[in-house]
Amino acid sequence: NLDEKLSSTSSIAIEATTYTRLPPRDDFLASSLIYTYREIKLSDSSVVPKFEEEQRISTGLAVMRCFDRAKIFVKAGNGGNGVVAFRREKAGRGAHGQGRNQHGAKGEDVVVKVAPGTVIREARDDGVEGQVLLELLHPGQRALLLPGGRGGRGNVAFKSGMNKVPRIAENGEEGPEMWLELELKLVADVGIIGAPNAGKSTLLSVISAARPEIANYPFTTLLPNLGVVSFDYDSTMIVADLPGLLEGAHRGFGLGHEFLRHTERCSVLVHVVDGSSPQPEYEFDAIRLELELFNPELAEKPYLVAFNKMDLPEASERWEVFREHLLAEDIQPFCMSAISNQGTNEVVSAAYEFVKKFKEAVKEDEGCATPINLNHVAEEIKKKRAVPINDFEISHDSSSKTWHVVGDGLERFVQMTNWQYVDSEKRFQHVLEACGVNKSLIDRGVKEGDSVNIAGLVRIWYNAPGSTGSSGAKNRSTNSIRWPNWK
Ligand SMILES: Nc1nc2c(ncn2[C@@H]2O[C@H](COP(=O)(O)OP(=O)(O)OP(=O)(O)O)[C@@H](O)[C@H]2O)c(=O)[nH]1
Ligand SMILES: [Mg+2]
Repeated sequence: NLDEKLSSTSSIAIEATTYTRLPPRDDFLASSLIYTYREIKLSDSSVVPKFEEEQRISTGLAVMRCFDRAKIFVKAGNGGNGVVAFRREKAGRGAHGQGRNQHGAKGEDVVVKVAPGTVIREARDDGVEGQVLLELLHPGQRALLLPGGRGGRGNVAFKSGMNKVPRIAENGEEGPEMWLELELKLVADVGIIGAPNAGKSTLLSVISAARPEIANYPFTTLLPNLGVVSFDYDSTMIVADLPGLLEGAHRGFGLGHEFLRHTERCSVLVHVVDGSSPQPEYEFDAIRLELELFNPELAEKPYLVAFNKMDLPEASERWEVFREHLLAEDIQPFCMSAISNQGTNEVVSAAYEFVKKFKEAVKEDEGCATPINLNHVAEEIKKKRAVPINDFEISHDSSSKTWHVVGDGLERFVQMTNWQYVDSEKRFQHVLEACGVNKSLIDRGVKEGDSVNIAGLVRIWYNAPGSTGSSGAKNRSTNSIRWPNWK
């Protein structure tokens, strides 16, 4: 076919992958998930990762590097350019698409793989956190983000009764591009929180097969550890043991933000209190306050309190006072000795009851809620592309005597106009006339010699010969050929 219609090139999609490198129902380390961003496929130049947010957590003993945030640049392919081609001429091929697909045929989607639990935001230059575009929570979820540009039409598309051999073809549409910020938030049912050294990792180690590092100093846990607690074969819950929390954590003190960020996704919190600390009830209150200051939603999550280290005499002596203090706040605390695995079953079962309730509530919600649309970003872009060309706005800047004509449809038209073909200028003039730009300018009082900026393209306004310039309507009725010219 002579009509060299080149269809769009590569689109960008984002997909949550399964935890393939990890045993499916066994315990695994969160750090294996955290490293996922290292594996962003770099095979395509349309995705440029920038690990700007690399954190270095210094323990004094070692420096750990982990990536659970990454900034990437994504660009969808441009549409291929259309060409002028004639029967029996050898120049029959379309110009090459500019994307990775040489002949402008539909390109394969570029898929950026991320770990489930990833939040995708638009990256901003001003340091302000961008708007959340997507949250991919479940393996296999896939979102089309940036649709590739449409191919430019070839000359055959412009044939008319008046002009059977048009010398015109369009540029391919430019593919959209943007900077994205990816952030991995853990997805666990239960988060174990509490002050440093309270016994959080010890609790995880006795209720699951996870073997987190346990030691008698604060901040032993730097990255969240995950463990799976199994009751029956199909009733399990994922428990995350999180780094210790200090007063001031909401301002980033200690490992504050790291800690708190990960708790946002847990449906239930288990608050472990070090019973051997001098005043356990104050420690408890201080940490509750931190949660609230960081994010009031965290403080509203269902939680239970486990007073730990009951095997130590100083702890068991303080238990009654602690219990009274909490009962006064209407909280029924548990007591346990994580190290000797006593009282831990009660804590775990109570947590599981909360998790079950939460899951049932979610199921009910999902039943009536409309399914989440993951392709809304791409749809928004497509909607913008469909804006008709006569949907524009005109403003006048009197200091520079410039008229600004803006509209998504016009912008796209200007971008896709290929000025190397002789008939392109004629069509440009014709379209401005047909979509009402000329008339609107005349109505608004455009004068000969004024600059007109049409979607980024600047031209000078000339009145049609014989017209006064201001009474455009009169001019139109006399002779439509002698229409205002652009130079
Ligand atoms: N006596 C006693 N010691 C405990 C108990 N639970 C934990 N410990 C000890 O308390 C210390 C801290 O325990 P971890 O489990 O590492 O505490 P953590 O809350 O995870 O600490 P960070 O990761 O540093 O925040 C270790 O020396 C544990 O052996 C308990 O029930 N009784
Ligand atoms: Mg720990």
